[in-house]
Amino acid sequence: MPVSNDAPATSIHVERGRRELLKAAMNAVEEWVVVVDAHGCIQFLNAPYAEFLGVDAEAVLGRDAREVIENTRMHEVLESGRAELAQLQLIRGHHMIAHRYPILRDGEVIGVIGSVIYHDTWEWRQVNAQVQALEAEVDYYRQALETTTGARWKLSDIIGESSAMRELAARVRKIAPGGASVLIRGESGTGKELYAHSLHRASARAEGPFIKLNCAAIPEALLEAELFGYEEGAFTGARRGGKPGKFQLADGGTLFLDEVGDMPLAMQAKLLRVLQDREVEAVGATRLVTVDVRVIAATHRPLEALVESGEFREDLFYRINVVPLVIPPLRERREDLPGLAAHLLERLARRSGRRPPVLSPAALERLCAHHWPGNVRELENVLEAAFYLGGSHIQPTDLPDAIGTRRSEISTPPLDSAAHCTSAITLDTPVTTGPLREAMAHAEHQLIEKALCACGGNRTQAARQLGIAKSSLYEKLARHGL
Ligand SMILES: Nc1ncnc2c1ncn2[C@@H]1O[C@H](COP(=O)(O)OP(=O)(O)OP(=O)(O)O)[C@@H](O)[C@H]1O
Repeated sequence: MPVSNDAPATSIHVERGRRELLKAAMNAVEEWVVVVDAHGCIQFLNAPYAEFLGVDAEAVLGRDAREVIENTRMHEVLESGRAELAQLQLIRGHHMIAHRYPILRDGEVIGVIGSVIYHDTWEWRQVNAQVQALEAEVDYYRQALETTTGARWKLSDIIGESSAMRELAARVRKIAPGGASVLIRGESGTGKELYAHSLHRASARAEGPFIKLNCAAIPEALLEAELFGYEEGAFTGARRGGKPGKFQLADGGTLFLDEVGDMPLAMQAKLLRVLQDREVEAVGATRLVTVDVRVIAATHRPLEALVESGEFREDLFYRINVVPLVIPPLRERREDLPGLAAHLLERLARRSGRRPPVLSPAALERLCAHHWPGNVRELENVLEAAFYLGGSHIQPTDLPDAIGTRRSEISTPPLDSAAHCTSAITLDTPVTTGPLREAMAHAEHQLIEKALCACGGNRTQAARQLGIAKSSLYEKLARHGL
């Protein structure tokens, strides 16, 4: 009969309409809503929440909430059966306020409904700003605490999955426990300081101080007092009571001598003596003090060439180069780029309290094509600019023009390769218009390549032909990534 046939169809229709209305209502509210079943699996996620989480609301149905929502406590509520009201929850770097209620049937918990009530609304941003200010304060004190030992970074802070970086990490683990001097080599911005910190943190001296001295940043006249300290009245202007030097401060720990290649010759002799005798004499002092210090040095300069030209003592070179650690430039481990970019963007987002932006594939491609003469520091600077210029998605247009275009297109074959001489780059290559500094760097790059090519890759001859010191050629080679 028609009546009996139509009745179920109508009720199904009505039921479906009700469900759709309910779903539309849940998607229309400002709150972000999630419902899980008795197993903690998602049965409903409203559209605004899915959008924030960057997931498909339908695709996550049936998945464990812990896999989808950071720091969720739905399982805890399932277990306790108790509601949690106005709880702070950190999701994707944002502090949210969430309620969670158990869903009961016949006194039994059959699920949980959770709602995020404050997310990016103006009011919560005010609260969030206060929380972030407090967090920054906590960070400050945490860092101050860490700097009593000085080393901020540890091995796990160094991002890089390339085989070169994995080998480096293994080497660090191996050499850190011993007390041998380590010389860290690598172009500027490759992360030498990160490795120095990590070596200290992984060593038996981790509880001891980590003291850094940048040899290039201290005027020559002050370097001795900085390194070895001074006694009261040692010179005019000397502080009353004198001042301990970096060696005394690093006693029982590690002294990191950054830019050691820039240390003046006279100081090199004094440093060598201390490293040999393990005794320091403060300026104006009459007695020697024994110190127990592990020295880690770093430089981006070509020490071998400096030794050859007499600018760096050979005996000191061997003394500090007991264990060499060479960090490859970023362009030689481009596979690290996506991970590094994501890590650096996340770090920027955390510091500014924003959500990490998404790097578009086209932008990533441009980054991967760049030559990165300034290595990770340059990448950091480029991403920082893009972070503030771009929105939630970083596009190629948010990157500086020079990234992944002109300069990076210049091929840089290995020095000894025969291809070197067949390089298509000639001085007749038109120099693109742009800042003078860039044009000059471009011309310098080409001149060096030409000279090397003409001299069959012999650097001494090439330096002579260019009329510059060999050490200066080495520096330029490093700068141009040749
Ligand atoms: N592998 C890495 N993972 C994460 N951050 C990195 C990495 N390498 C470098 N950085 C970041 O890049 C910046 C430069 O690193 P660092 O100061 O250690 O370089 P450097 O080689 O000592 O440079 P310089 O020779 O100019 O002193 C820092 O902000 C550091 O945190």
